[in-house]
Amino acid sequence: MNQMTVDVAVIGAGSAGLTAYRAAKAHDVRAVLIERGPYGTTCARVGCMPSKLLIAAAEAAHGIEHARGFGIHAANVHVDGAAVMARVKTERDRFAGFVIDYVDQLSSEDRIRGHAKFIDSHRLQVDDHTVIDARSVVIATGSSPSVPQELRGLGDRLLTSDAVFDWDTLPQSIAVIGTGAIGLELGQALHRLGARVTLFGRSKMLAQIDDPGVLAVARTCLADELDLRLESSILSAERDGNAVRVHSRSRDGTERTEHFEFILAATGRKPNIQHLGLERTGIELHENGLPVFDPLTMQCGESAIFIAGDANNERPLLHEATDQGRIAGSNAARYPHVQPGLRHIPFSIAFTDPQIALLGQSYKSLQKGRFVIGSTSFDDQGRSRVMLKNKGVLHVYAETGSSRFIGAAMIAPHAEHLAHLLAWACQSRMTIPQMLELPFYHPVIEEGLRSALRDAKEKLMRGIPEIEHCADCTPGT
Ligand SMILES: Cc1cc2nc3c(=O)[nH]c(=O)nc-3n(C[C@H](O)[C@H](O)[C@H](O)COP(=O)(O)OP(=O)(O)OC[C@H]3O[C@@H](n4cnc5c(N)ncnc54)[C@H](O)[C@@H]3O)c2cc1C
Ligand SMILES: NC(=O)c1ccc[n+]([C@@H]2O[C@H](COP(=O)([O-])OP(=O)(O)OC[C@H]3O[C@@H](n4cnc5c(N)ncnc54)[C@H](O)[C@@H]3O)[C@@H](O)[C@H]2O)c1
Repeated sequence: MNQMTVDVAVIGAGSAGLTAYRAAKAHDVRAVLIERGPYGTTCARVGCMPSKLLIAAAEAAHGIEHARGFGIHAANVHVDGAAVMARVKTERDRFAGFVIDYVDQLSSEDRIRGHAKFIDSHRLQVDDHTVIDARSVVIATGSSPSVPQELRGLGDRLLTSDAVFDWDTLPQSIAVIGTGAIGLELGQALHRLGARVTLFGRSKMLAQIDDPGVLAVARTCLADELDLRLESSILSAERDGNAVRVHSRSRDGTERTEHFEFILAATGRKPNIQHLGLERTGIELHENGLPVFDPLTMQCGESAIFIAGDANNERPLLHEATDQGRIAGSNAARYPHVQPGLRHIPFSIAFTDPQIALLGQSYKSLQKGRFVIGSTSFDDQGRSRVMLKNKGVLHVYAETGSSRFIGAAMIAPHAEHLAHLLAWACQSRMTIPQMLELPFYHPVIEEGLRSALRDAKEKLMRGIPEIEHCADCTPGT
């Protein structure tokens, strides 16, 4: 058994782990990076990037269909599934390749291959070849798809997002189970690329939208295009030759039996904390096994163990993994002199069409009687209508008394851009009147945002706080 003594050991060479390793090294300490799987990160290999590549192809196909609305007709539209997947894989490999090149340049002494587990709070064993004595440890082990028991046993007919981006061509038909960001993004993309797609959701939930007004509009927008079956249950899923026979029950009690080529389980992800030996570290664990940690320092209790990225399940998103990795790596190097790091406001985007974005305080966390909701519908919003993208709604939340802008939820055309403007304003603690003093060009989608801000300002001036959400949407300019 090899023996090593280091200052910082980072478990996991994903986005959080790589950032933690770099942050620790910036403090001039001896740090090592332990990885059991392929290098390249979840984001680049099987997450953010390949999913957006597939969506980009779907947008191109949809653009041709969409052109009919302008009187433009393209004949013989043909989706070449093999060519679509070839581009997805080539570009995916290019993105992952940048990470692999970076890792390859690290000193070989800093790169340890194998599964790491705790022997005690300062010692790790990697496979059966190395024991590392570390002054501090960063857990950056990421997460994995979680597949419900009832779907297992379908062999190669059952997929998770990990498998999709290795396809050589596109499927004919697929049942997508789960209507979170993964189910919606991949389901809509595959539908637009010509597959027969049915999306099953066991609840009313879509991409974690907790604002009932926005959720209602999102359901309408997406159900207009997709076979979206919310509040339905899968009664059984069985293999039938090279297909899967799915027996489901809809909200109204109707039962159906259908065949699909594949089932995609988009039923959430679970942190990779099993088989880590956390019980031997003495750190406090929640009932679900996750360590109790401080979200400003990423420190687990008073220990020399830090946890960052999807592994802690706080906000499983890429920018959070790097923010948290930076804080955890710096604090691991500085330990015991830990400091709070910069955390950004909560911010997420689902790359559906229209896109869904949530930022700042969530609807559920708003204090009853202490907020107003400024609302705008995109149904008649000028520029959105020009582009035939006039669907969606935006809710901006403002605090009564201070008039501060505290959060937003939307399903809207080009929401990724609106959401960035709003995230910056929210983190800068701007008030609604201050935001309305800023410039708005004409004709742009942002004029819809101005309508929502004006609506919020008027409600703030009237001094009538919302108790529940505002169902009536003010048409934008
Ligand atoms: C399909 C999909 C689309 C997504 N799209 C987006 C998006 O558009 N925007 C966004 O912000 N986020 C998106 N995400 C989420 C984002 O990819 C993750 O939040 C992010 O990649 C998490 O990074 P991480 O470093 O925590 O984990 P990872 O990158 O998974 O790194 C963890 C590493 O730890 C290793 N490991 C685990 N256990 C051990 C052990 N015991 N010993 C050694 N090594 C170990 C693993 O092999 C892995 O390499 C998406 C995710 C998916 C699945
Ligand atoms: N654009 C983005 O930023 C982006 C894109 C994809 C993924 N992600 C990240 O990946 C994480 C995981 O995504 P996800 O969509 O898998 O998870 P999720 O938790 O958001 O959604 C999972 C869905 O599956 C449903 N579900 C769970 N178990 C089920 C069962 N047994 N039967 C039927 N339905 C079931 C849940 O009700 C939920 O609607 C997200 O939380 C997000 O952080 C982000």
